[in-house]
Amino acid sequence: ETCDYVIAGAGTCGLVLANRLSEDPNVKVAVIEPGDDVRNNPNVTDVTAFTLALGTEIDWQYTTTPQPAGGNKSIPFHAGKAIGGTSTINGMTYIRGDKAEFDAWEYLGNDGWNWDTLYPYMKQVERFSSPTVAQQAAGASFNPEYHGEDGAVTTAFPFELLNGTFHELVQQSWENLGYPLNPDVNGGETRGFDVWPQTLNRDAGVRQDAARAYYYPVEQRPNLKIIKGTVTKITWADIVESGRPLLANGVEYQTPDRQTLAITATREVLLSAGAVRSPLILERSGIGNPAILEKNGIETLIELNGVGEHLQEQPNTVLGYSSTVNLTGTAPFATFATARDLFGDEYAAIAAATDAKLSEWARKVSEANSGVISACILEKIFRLQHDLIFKKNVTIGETITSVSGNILVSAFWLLLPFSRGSVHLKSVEAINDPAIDPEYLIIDFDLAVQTSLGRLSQELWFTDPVSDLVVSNVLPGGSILPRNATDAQWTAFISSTLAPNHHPVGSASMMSRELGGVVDSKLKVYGTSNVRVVDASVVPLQMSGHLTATLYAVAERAAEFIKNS
Ligand SMILES: Cc1cc2nc3c(=O)[nH]c(=O)nc-3n(C[C@H](O)[C@H](O)[C@H](O)COP(=O)(O)OP(=O)(O)OC[C@H]3O[C@@H](n4cnc5c(N)ncnc54)[C@H](O)[C@@H]3O)c2cc1C
Repeated sequence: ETCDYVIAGAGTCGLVLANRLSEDPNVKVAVIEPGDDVRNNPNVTDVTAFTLALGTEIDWQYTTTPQPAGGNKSIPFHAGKAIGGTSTINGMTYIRGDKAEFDAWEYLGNDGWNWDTLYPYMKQVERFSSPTVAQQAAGASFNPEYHGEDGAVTTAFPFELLNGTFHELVQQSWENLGYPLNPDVNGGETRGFDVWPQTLNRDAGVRQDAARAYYYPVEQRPNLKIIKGTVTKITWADIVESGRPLLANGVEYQTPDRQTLAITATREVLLSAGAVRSPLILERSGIGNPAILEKNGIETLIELNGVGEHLQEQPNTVLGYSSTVNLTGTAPFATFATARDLFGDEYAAIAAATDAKLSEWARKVSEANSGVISACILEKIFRLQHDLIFKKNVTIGETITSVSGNILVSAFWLLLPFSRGSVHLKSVEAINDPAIDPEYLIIDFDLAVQTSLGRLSQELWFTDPVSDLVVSNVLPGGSILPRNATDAQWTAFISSTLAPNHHPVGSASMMSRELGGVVDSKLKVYGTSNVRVVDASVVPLQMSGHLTATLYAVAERAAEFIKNS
């Protein structure tokens, strides 16, 4: 078979590309995806069903390598296996992040990537439904300037938004703790308490995943085709005229009955298999760290040590409290905190002390990842990250305040970890089983942020007026975390409950090659003339947002680059 573009993965980003590139009827687009059509799966469509798809056949059900910060246990790690990818199983939270975090992309060698260039795409992808009067009474608020109305991704507050007084109690308690209402979290400043919109079609009452937004409306196009299969590697046209970039001519893929087939792409090969899978396809195709490739018997065609490195994931911790009330409905309430919020009077001292530790942290992270990315490079990136935290005051922690029946819940995570891990191929055969090593919390500052967020999340339930609803602390295993818990008690709790936040980024970073980048600012893989990565792998730094709001914008922009090249 022959097409113009072949896309590996019909996920969140892959389907944006598929839609945009097939707008030209003369261009033939093929997408290879191992997952099924899930448009009638109630675990996907039902807007109240978040978590029900986890552990089912539409979840890859990966596990991490043993994590020292989690008692050396391997931890379940979810990702979507479906037409629509992880957008079919995610929490549907639509939050973009802090402006300065996007501006930092430009400092990493990505000309033209900053908040001002990406924000128009964020609005372009969106079709926002303003909250009804009843929803506004239940806490939904917005600034119309921050939202798009004509895009493919419908966003809204759900009709299931919890009404009654819970919202006011929570908002007032956060206010009493010093976190004012942020009336709309999507304008590039996340700090404060907010009620967030979701990627859903409110009036139809269904999840708006990538397939509903970008594929089903155009699935009849004769020039667009989804093929069921798993991409194993890129195939190359000419190997290798020295000094010339490699030209891909298609991919090899495995069918469900394990036949190996090939498809030819006359223009480009586009990898959109997600942050834990696109690096594996690159490695299997001879692009990566020669030490890893050799170990797997793969000839190195392009030495690119950053493939699979720079992986940044956030640890997620949950606290529960039994309540005097029993509530139904969704409570999408988030509070974002800066370092100044979390460290109060100690802020300046902590800024100075952490600045002095950056080179030590860089050494530690480099060593933990076998020295593949040097300490010197990591220190440069850490300085940028430190400036974001302590000079630009971006938010560094998110805590979600929610309720499920008579259990009050706080789920919290540090947003910008200094800890970094990797994802690599375990063996040539193991294309579906990545070695995911997030190296959670290997930097003590990350643990300090997670602990201080935990204390903040806990303090909410002791703060008037919401404290009236609380009966007692209910932790997994029946243990109690006292209000004045020591650092050691918090560490033990965070370790025993360590879970992913499922926002992996950076494993094929868009950065200069010197910093360990894998793709350039047009998302083209260094050393190739026609292979791009377009998915969460390319996001070079973690952010104070949830990823899809950014990824849809990145993919729309990538589609323009591809069309114009
Ligand atoms: C449990 C959970 C909750 C989340 N909650 C939120 C949230 O509330 N809000 C938010 O914004 N983000 C959330 N996220 C994160 C967000 O959904 C993902 O970051 C995003 O969807 C990733 O998009 P992607 O295009 O990089 O990859 P994906 O959407 O994962 O797409 C990758 C696709 O490639 C396919 N694939 C894999 N390997 C191959 C191969 N070798 N060949 C061909 N195809 C392949 C996969 O099956 C998949 O369809 C959540 C994630 C999880 C797991």
